[in-house]
Amino acid sequence: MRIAGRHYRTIALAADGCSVEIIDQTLLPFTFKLRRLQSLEDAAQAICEMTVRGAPLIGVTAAYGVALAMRTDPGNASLRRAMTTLGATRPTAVNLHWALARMSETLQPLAPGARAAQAYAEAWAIAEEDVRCCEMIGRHGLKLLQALAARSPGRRLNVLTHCNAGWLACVDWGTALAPIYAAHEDGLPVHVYVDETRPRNQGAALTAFELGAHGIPYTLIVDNAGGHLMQQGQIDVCLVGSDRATAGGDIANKIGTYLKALAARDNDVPFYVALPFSSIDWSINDGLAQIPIENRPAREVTHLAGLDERGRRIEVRIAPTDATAANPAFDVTPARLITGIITERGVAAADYAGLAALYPERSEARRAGA
Ligand SMILES: CSC[C@@H](O)[C@@H](O)C(=O)COP(=O)(O)O
Repeated sequence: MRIAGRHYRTIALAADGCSVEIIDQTLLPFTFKLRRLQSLEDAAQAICEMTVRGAPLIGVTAAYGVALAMRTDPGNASLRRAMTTLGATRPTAVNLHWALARMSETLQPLAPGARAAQAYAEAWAIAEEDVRCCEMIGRHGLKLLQALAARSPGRRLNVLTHCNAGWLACVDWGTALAPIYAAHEDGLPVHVYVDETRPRNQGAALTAFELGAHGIPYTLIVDNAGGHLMQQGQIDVCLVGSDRATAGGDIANKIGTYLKALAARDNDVPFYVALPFSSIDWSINDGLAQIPIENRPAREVTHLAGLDERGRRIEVRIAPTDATAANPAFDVTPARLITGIITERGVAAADYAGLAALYPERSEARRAGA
């Protein structure tokens, strides 16, 4: 992704060769600022406070967090502490636990003296793998978008997306936005309806920012407008990301995704979910019963943050001072409402057979009880 003519990734090793540079996403879309993570605590705090967010990026940040911990102290107790601290940051995105398990498997057998260098190498490998996966998701998703566009030649293709599943949520490209970037590059007249995504407004702040930076036409809408637009025939396809998919094809994504899937089904609009293999939790089948849903602070619901007339960042209260608010951050869309799952290996039906056909090695391991 290019910002003002320079190519960025959302996370990278800093020039000093040990600290880790991230984009502070809490300041977007108004300020583009890089921040450095120097310690395990910095990495954990960045994930908790959503300075970095999005399932794949949370996983990569956790991997680098382990590397930062190993640099300070490569002992067994320190490794265990890194796993516990990072593992407790955010519960829903399985990429976090996947990345930590991979770091642990790599580092545990090594002598402490060899751990720091290997931890940095593995974190880098996880980041590179994410970039490759997202690029492939873009290519597979492009074919779907081309097929949809071919139904009405010469007309713009309207995609509805929710939250931010773009390059800001990953290392580069994105999951749900990768096919859109690929379509734009391919010359398809693609236009995106961007759900604002209350309460944290990842759509308004982040998706609008990155689509705009890339020159992709978009229209920002309030979360409740999607159903109406579908009824009016203004949405050709819904394309969203995911924080965790079950082996049976249910998916958890940002709160409100489920309502879009229901509206899509009622209006015969295809509903696709884009995700890399690291977002599939092969150990569970039933998304509603088994995916842990993060509950976030009530203040995100009772208050809104933005800039005042003089460009100063402020927070304003929008509810009575004594209002009680609930803030579940994710919901589960059942597999039956999903048209297909776009992965780095191709498009799968949203069920066990579909996913297992793309990942035979995982279904083998599952049968063997691994
Ligand atoms: C690759 S993006 C998929 C999801 O991570 C994304 O849609 C989402 O829900 C992000 O939630 P966030 O709370 O901003 O981390």
